[in-house]
Formats: sequence, C-alpha cells, structure tokens
Amino acid sequence: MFKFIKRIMGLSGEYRKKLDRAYVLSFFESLASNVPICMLLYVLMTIMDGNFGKNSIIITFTGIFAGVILRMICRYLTDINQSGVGYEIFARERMNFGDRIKRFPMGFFSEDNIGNVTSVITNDISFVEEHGMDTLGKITTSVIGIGISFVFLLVLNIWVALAMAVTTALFFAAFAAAHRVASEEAANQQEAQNKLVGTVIEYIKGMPVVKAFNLAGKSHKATSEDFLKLTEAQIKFEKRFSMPVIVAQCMTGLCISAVIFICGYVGLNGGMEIPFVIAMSVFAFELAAPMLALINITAFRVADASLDRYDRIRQTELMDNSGKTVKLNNFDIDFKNVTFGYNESAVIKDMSFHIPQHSMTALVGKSGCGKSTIVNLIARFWDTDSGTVSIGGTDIKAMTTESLLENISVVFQNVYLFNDTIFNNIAFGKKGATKEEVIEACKKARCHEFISALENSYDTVIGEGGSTLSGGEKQRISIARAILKDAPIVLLDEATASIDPDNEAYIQQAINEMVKGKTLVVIAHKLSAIMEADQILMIEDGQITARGTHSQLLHSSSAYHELWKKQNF
Ligand SMILES: Nc1ncnc2c1ncn2[C@@H]1O[C@H](COP(=O)(O)OP(=O)(O)OP(=O)(O)O)[C@@H](O)[C@H]1O
Repeated sequence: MFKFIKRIMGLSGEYRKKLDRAYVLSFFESLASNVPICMLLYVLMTIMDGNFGKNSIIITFTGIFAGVILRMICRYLTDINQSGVGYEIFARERMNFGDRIKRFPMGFFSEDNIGNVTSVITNDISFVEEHGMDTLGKITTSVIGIGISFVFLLVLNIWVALAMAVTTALFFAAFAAAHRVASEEAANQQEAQNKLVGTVIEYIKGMPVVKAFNLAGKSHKATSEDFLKLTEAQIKFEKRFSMPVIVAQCMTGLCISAVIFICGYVGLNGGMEIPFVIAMSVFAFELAAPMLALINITAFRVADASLDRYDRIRQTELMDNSGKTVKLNNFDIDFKNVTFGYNESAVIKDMSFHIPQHSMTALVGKSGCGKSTIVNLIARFWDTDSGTVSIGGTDIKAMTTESLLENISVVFQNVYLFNDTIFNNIAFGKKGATKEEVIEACKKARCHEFISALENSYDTVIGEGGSTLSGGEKQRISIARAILKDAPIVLLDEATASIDPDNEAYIQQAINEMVKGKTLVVIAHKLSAIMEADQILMIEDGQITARGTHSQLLHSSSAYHELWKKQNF
C-alpha cells in the first residue's frame, strides 16, 4: 500500500504540489470527522454536571454543523487537487512513452510482446489513470483517520489506545496478507488477459487466412481456451483473496470490542469518568470505519500490478542511450566484420563491405539469405552482435536514433499506411510539409493522377494498412513519402515482383525520381532492375560470396549467373 503511494508520488513530477495539498486537506477532513464524538462527550459532561441547557444545545448543533461543513469543504478541495492529476500524469506518461517507443529495439515489437504492450498501454494505464488518484485519496484519508483516532484515544487513556494499537497491528497483518495474495493473483490474471489480447489480435488480423482455409474452428478454439484461462484466473483470485479479507474484517470487530472492554474495565475501576466511558464506547464503532474502508479499496492492488507491468515496459533500455546528435556530411556506408542473429543463430556472418555515397548498391540472393536484415542493420532497427556499421565514418551506435534516421528513407516491400488521409500519410515524411510540396512529391512518384481522381482527392481517408488501395498504389504513396523526406540515403526493398506490368513501370519511374543523387541500397528481386547498379553484393547464407557490377558478376559468380539465367531464359 505504501509502495503504491510512493510510486504514484514518484510519477507525479510537476503535479506533486497538488498531491501534497490534497494530503493536508485529507488530514483536516479526518480531524473534522471526529467533531460529532467530541460534541457527544461535551453533552454527556454537561448532563453529568447538571449544566445542560439551551446554550449546550446551540453549542452542540453549531459544533456538529461546522464539523460537517468543514469536512465537505476539505473533501471538495481534496478532489479538486487530486482527481484531475491522474489524467494529467498519464497524459504526460503516454506522450513520453510514445516518444521512447521509437527508440526501442525492434525485438521489443515481436508478435509475442505485442499483446502485452497493447494491454499495458490500453488496460493498465487506463486503469491507473481512472482509479489511481481516487484510490490514493481513499487510502490517505483512511490511514490519516486511523492515526488521528489513535492520537485521540492516547490523549484520553493510554490503555484504550494500547488496545487499539494491538488490534490495529493485527488488522494490518491480515491486510498485508490479503494484499500479497491479491498482488500475486492480479499478476496472474493480467498475464492471462495479455495472452488473450494477443490471441484475439492474431485471430482478427489472420481473419482472411482463417476464412480462406476454413480454420475458424481451430483459431476459435485457441481464443476460447484463453478466455477460459482468464476466467479460471479470476475465480482463483476471488477464492484466495476472500480468507485474509475475512480475517482483516474480524480484526476490526476485535478492535471495537477490545476498546469497549478496556473502557468499561478502566471506568469500573474508577480510572475514567462515565461520560468518557460512554463517548469512547461509541467512538469505538467509528474506529472500524477507516479500516473497513481500507479493506474495500481493491483497486490499488490491481493498480499496483498494472504499474509493475508498465514499469517493465518503461524500463526497456533505449537503443541510443549513449548516442549523440550528429550532423553527417558524408553518406558512405560501411559494414566492418558485422555478425548478427535475431536469436542464437547468426543470420549475418562476419560481413564487411563499403558503399560509396551517391552510388547504387544492390543486394541479391535467395530468399532468407539476409538481405532485409542488412537493411535493418543500416537503419539500426536492430543492433549488431559484433562488428560496426558506420555512416560517413561515424559508428551509428554513437548517434541518436533521430539524427540517424533523419538521413535515411526506407521503402518497405510491405507498405504500411495509417488510417488517415492520403495527405497526412505522405506529409509525415517531412515536418510542416505544405500541400504544394506533397503534390510535387506525388507527381514525381507517379501517384498524383490516381489520387486526384478520387472523390476526396488528397483528403481521402484510407483504411488501416492502406487496405482501400491496390498494392501498386500503396507502393507509390510510400515512395512519395520518401521523395518528400528527401533523405540522402535510400534503403529500398524492391517490391515490383508482385505488381502488374503497368504499375511496375510507374513504380520504376517513381524510384528513379526518388534515388537521384542518393546513396541507394536496393534489395533486388528482379536482376533486370539492377543491371545499372554500381555494385552488386551476392549474399549467400549471411555472407557475401561475390561483388562487382552486373557484367563482372555474370562471369565471376556462378550463383549470380544461375539466378540471371533463371529469370531471363
Ligand atoms: N524478426 C525476425 N525474427 C527472427 N528471425 C528472423 C526475423 N526476420 C528475419 N528472420 C530470419 O532471418 C533470416 C534472414 O531473413 P531476411 O528477411 O533478412 O532474408 P531475405 O534475404 O531478406 O529474404 P526475402 O528475400 O525472402 O525477403 C531468415 O532465416 C529469416 O527467417
């Protein structure tokens, strides 16, 4: 519980003052809640002294009324200070996270992790955002309430205060056990939830394949199993949680009884006046209120587990932690003894090559030989296991991701377009791009005509992944984006293989516009497209087995010659 308070305070940053103010107000609210019991004591004392009269009624009424008003004002001000802070803190956290996530290694975005990340960003953060501050408020009010009650009893009689201290300690022991159980089970429950989110995302994303291959039964079975696992985790949570909660509730009962018993005992032995015995016996029932309130605050247990998961993601090491903003003047690309594997087995093996700036280098080889991996390493989507990748003589690990990627345009084979207008999909290639610049880029990318023919032209909203456009159209839009970015290095996963001849011609023209004067690295599937390359690297099983121009390789590399023959005869 205190860990939860500490964590929220740790996240509060510039909003800390508002929270501190709320704590002070909670203190006064708890103090005000004890006014009725003080008034009861006053009434009893005046009755015993025989002084009870009209004045006593006015004083009692005024006291109770003032207490209630003070309490309401404190609660209102506490809410004002506390409630909006949760949304403000997590709005800031989300923005920071969005900024950091760009600098995470690509391994972070594996299929396995995607359900987990989605669940944390949507479920976990939203939960803490919605319930965190409210919970924090209830916890502080309850704890302060227990503290004030104890001090109140201590002033009146040390033995009664001692009885409260012992039973409250027992209560907190049971409460801690309940919290431990809840934390463990909330973690299991959330894990099951994350798994379910991942399975559901995969199920929905794979729907075309599911339908085409009639796999509905199989995929649905996996999803149903994960739903069942979540239900089991939820039931287990309730079962394990109920026992320590019952014990904690019993302890509140024990606290009431012990305080009443000691009051009676001390009173009978002349250690306390009767009005005090009565007032404190009534007050004993008040003691239970903050304790019971604490037991009923279940949200912080879930919020605590949510914050654990959020912390794990937040603490993912950034790739460019030690990187500096570097302004490059030269765009030669060098691999020096680079070895890399996505897991234990190496995909790129001790590879070295030099790409002079403003030249075109083509990577060729069989599927799976490592061509895309080389491109991924140049853009630092992944880090090498050993060896260095440098641009213009600077090790790319010495640069921030931002300053590296400023110099690089990547055109992927599988184009991803956002669920937004065509204009915005292209414009994000360059900060503050104007309409004229976007249109100019589209003309060069040979996509202006088909965009203009659409009913809403550049304002047409395309579905997520660009699903309302053909493959060739999506390719040309992504090339327009790269033309607009105008980066000195272009990494191109050439995708003309699956495109019809008309589109292929357009795309080729678009590519020619994009790469003018650039350092170009192209993954070539059709050798006819890279005959003009300054350098061709023949890749086999993660190694360069031949390098040279097209005509040189035709003579020196049997693998290249073989590939050429296959495609052209
Ligand atoms: N994210 C990844 N995680 C694990 N293994 C991967 C990942 N991406 C690629 N691989 C593996 O690394 C090897 C090289 O893949 P890469 O995509 O670089 O080949 P490629 O030559 O570009 O293939 P293609 O021409 O079919 O696109 C393959 O065995 C592939 O299965």
